[in-house]
Amino acid sequence: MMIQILNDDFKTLQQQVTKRQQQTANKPEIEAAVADILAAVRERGDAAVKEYEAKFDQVELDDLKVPQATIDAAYEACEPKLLDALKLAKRNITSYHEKEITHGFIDAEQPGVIRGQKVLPLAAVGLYVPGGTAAYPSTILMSAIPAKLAGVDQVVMVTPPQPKGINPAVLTAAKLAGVDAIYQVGGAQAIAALAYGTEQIPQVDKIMGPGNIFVATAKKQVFGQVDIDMIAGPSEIGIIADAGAEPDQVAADLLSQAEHDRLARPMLVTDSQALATKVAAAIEKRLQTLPREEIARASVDDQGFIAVVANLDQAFTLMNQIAPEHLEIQLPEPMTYLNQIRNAGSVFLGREASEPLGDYVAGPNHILPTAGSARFFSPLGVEAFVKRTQFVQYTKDALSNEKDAITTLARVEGLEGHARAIESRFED
Ligand SMILES: NC(=O)c1ccc[n+]([C@@H]2O[C@H](COP(=O)([O-])OP(=O)(O)OC[C@H]3O[C@@H](n4cnc5c(N)ncnc54)[C@H](O)[C@@H]3O)[C@@H](O)[C@H]2O)c1
Ligand SMILES: N[C@H](CO)Cc1c[nH]c[nH+]1
Ligand SMILES: [Zn+2]
Repeated sequence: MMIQILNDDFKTLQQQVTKRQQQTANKPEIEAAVADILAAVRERGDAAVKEYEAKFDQVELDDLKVPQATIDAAYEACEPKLLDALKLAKRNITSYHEKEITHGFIDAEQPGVIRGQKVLPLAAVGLYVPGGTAAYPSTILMSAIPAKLAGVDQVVMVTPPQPKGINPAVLTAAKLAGVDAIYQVGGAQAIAALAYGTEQIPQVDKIMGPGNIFVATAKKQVFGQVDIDMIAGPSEIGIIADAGAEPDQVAADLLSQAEHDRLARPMLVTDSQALATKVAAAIEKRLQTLPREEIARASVDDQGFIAVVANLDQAFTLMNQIAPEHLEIQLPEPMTYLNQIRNAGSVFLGREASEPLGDYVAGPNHILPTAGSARFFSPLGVEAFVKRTQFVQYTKDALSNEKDAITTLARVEGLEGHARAIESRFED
């Protein structure tokens, strides 16, 4: 099989895209399996967590927490080249996310009235770091750095156990980013443990981070018990390119995300039939030498597509409908198209901005909304780790000025007690 090339009229293309989106978003069998896992962990705590780890990750666990000595040893043994790369990524992620810090305000514009807002860090957050088919040290930096910049007290991390112990690069990144505790638990059982708390794993206020379909579905289901950052499931890349784009580079970028997961979605929208044909051939050629060919091929064949449209306006309309996690604009003068993009997690402008640049070192976050949720979710950032509280203080004169408005509104709502509470301040 090759990547599907869709050549239909624009309306049909739009319908096809909507249908694919719905198939990605609704998977009743996964919803049911995840609900069972959540219920078991809620009822039986660590015993259930350990059973699922034996079943899904083939690891028998006793202690779930990774000892500090193991983390320190991994850091000490880390190759200088890797440590330098992690430090470079940390610097760029920090300098980008520092700009997101907000401080609240106090407003004393009206006589006798003080109004304000405080920005407060969350007390405890849980970071999910994927680890099923690949290790993700970069993802730790992407979630722990904004957490620390926000001032979160307790930053705990969960990641699937490995038969030979957690990957040392993951432990090194966690130490570099200042993670407070690491638990070797993955999948829906990890999300359940963070949401409900178990004997060994603390309950948190909010769960952040990406993962596969089981993780993303579990986060959706525990929302309400705890907060979540977003739905950050299997990776996606959308590319808008014209006849001038380099087909081999377009293919390489599509495969960079296809190799994450069999359910990853590589998507090209172009106004050039010639480019579409060349990219499809280049994908086939590149797949043959890709170490993760099996995963990437499943993603390309089952989830991927190239849509050929009549013009670039249609290309942007279709991409805004898809709302991809990553969007590459491989067009001349790419910055001039920024205003046409409404729905995308992260935008990569121009030929040199290949998506993996953003995965590792550019600085903007790589934890991003998927499955069309970029319509309403934003990239992970400092604001996800804080909450706001507001306050007011009035003098009696200032309250007197507003008294009639308050009592009028209260009585219109039939809430006499509200009106009388205000009036009680003015009774002798
Ligand atoms: N959107 C983003 O911001 C972003 C960023 C990085 C990675 N990702 C995505 O993260 C994902 C990483 O996936 P992964 O699988 O490598 O790691 P993962 O840690 O997300 O998932 C592995 C876990 O899935 C569970 N699992 C596997 N098969 C199961 C089954 N049949 N039933 C129940 N549970 C099962 C296991 O518990 C296992 O520990 C990919 O989809 C990748 O695209 C997304
Ligand atoms: N592309 C992923 C987000 O979808 C992030 C990542 C981490 N490592 C490599 N890639
Ligand atoms: Zn990636």
